[in-house]
Amino acid sequence: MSALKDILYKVALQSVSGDTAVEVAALAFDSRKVGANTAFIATRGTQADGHDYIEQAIEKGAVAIICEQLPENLNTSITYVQVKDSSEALGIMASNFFGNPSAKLKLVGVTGTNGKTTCVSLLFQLFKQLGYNVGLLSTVVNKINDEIIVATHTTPDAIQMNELMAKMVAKGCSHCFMEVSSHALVQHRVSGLTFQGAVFTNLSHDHLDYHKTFDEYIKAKKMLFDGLPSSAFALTNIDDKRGAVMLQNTKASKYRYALKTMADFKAKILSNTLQGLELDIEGHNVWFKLIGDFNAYNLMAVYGAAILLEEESADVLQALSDLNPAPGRFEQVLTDTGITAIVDYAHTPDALENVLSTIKVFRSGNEKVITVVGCGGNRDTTKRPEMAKIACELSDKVVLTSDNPRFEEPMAIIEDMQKGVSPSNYRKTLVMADRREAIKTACSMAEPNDIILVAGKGHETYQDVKGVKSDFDDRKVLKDMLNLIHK
Ligand SMILES: CC(=O)N[C@H]1[C@@H](OP(=O)(O)OP(=O)(O)OC[C@H]2O[C@@H](n3ccc(=O)[nH]c3=O)[C@H](O)[C@@H]2O)O[C@H](CO)[C@@H](O)[C@@H]1O[C@H](C)C(=O)N[C@@H](C)C(=O)N[C@H](CCC(=O)O)C(=O)O
Ligand SMILES: Nc1ncnc2c1ncn2[C@@H]1O[C@H](COP(=O)(O)OP(=O)(O)OP(=O)(O)O)[C@@H](O)[C@H]1O
Ligand SMILES: N[C@H](CCC[C@H](N)C(=O)O)C(=O)O
Ligand SMILES: [Mg+2]
Repeated sequence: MSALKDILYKVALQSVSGDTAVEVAALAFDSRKVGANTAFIATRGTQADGHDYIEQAIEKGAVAIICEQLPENLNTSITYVQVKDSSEALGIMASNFFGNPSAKLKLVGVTGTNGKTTCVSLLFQLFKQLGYNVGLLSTVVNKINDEIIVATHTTPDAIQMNELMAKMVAKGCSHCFMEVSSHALVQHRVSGLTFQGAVFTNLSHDHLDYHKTFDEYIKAKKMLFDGLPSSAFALTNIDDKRGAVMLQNTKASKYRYALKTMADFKAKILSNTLQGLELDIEGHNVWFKLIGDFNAYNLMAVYGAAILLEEESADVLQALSDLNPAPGRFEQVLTDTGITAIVDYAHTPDALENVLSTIKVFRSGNEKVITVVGCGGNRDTTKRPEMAKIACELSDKVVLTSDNPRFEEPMAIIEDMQKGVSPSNYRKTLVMADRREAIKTACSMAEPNDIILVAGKGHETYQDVKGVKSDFDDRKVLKDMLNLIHK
């Protein structure tokens, strides 16, 4: 139990009605999760307005209400606190309630369109290898050392996140590496956290359904850097067009990594094969298990962050060279069919282009590249034609299919994708809305030495149709189909 006034420390208050010494046992922003002695924070969302659930929260045991607009009739046994922005208040309150765990950790946040999961997963593995107790918050999984906690979001909500960080502190973690999504920044899920550093990977087309314009999307990412304290570091990819923007208004110490430009951390690609990458980093030749040019950027982001966290360069390079990519990121499905089969989480135009360009580099003769790809429902619609266009331009055959249709009609999504297919590329494409059938078709078209890329779902183990998630793992389906057809 904590007194409400302590939990409100640093929250900008507009008005208070009732006793702020009231003891609070839990925080909730969802009225359905309110229990006895809870402080309910009413936030405005995309589907609903928490202010409409204040009565329900009181019926379920709320003793305090934090809101932007006070209800007309106040209940005299309840404390009401009016704030300007309740999502921001929620972030700060969650930190206070759990004892500001982020300040007791070396917390590094990674943001950008692509590469977040790859970077945090490498940082987590690296620091464990260097002997630390470490926490991880990522799209694929949350972890406290070896303990696995299922991830539902790329960045959890403020309450769940601070609770997890408090557990990390209790389990002796010194570091935590987390992905910070643009949704989390705009929704203030990370307000109240104390970051030791922030890393920017890159910025390209995604989530315009939510942020509306590219400028708003850039601003969202920049919020992470604008909020850093002067004791933190801000590390950016200066080869990216938006890399410099991230550093414009930060109080933190500024650092840059690059492959092409002058930078604090600079690498050169010596070789790039299906076996891995060889880089020259500050005069050292180092071999890594990750595949594709774009991973050289991820490796430099990780290397730079580790050095800024005061690790020794030689130790970092040696440990990094042993590490594996995150699951479902350029993951090869091994069979003895002679066909190269790759599953990758490329779900943006930029990621798809990078992965297919990487695959092109590995082609030695006239082997075919067959791509299976779909676009998620209830997500950015503008990326659909672009992804289909890129798939066609960089592959010999393309099977357009479904990827988590959610509440949209699968064929309507595919029709959006087809708008990006030029008439000269029509003959390359096939439409197969059922993803299993699409993968099966790709496998039957493939001959030994050909390359199949199944893009978009990576590590995911489900297909989400109308809110129901049924088992589906690209890696498993691809392996089964290859073995079935080419036995
Ligand atoms: C669009 C979006 O981001 N929505 C997130 C947001 O929900 P919301 O505020 O819009 O919720 P809402 O349904 O409109 O409800 C408004 C408020 O009323 C409350 N309410 C509602 C109903 C009720 O009966 N009682 C009640 O109190 C809700 O608890 C909420 O506080 O805040 C919730 C709590 O943090 C999130 O779970 C939810 O994620 C949804 C499920 C989601 O799909 N989010 C995705 C898009 C997302 O966040 N993705 C990013 C990664 C993106 C990337 O790849 O970069 C992520 O970080 O995972
Ligand atoms: N640095 C990079 N630049 C461009 N593309 C990349 C980069 N790193 C990874 N990718 C591509 O993007 C895909 C997603 O990578 P990753 O999961 O690391 O990104 P993410 O930022 O965590 O994505 P999400 O927003 O879904 O959480 C990979 O499967 C790969 O195709
Ligand atoms: N974090 C991204 C993941 C997209 C993955 C893709 N498989 C899809 O479901 O659209 C999102 O929520 O938009
Ligand atoms: Mg991720």
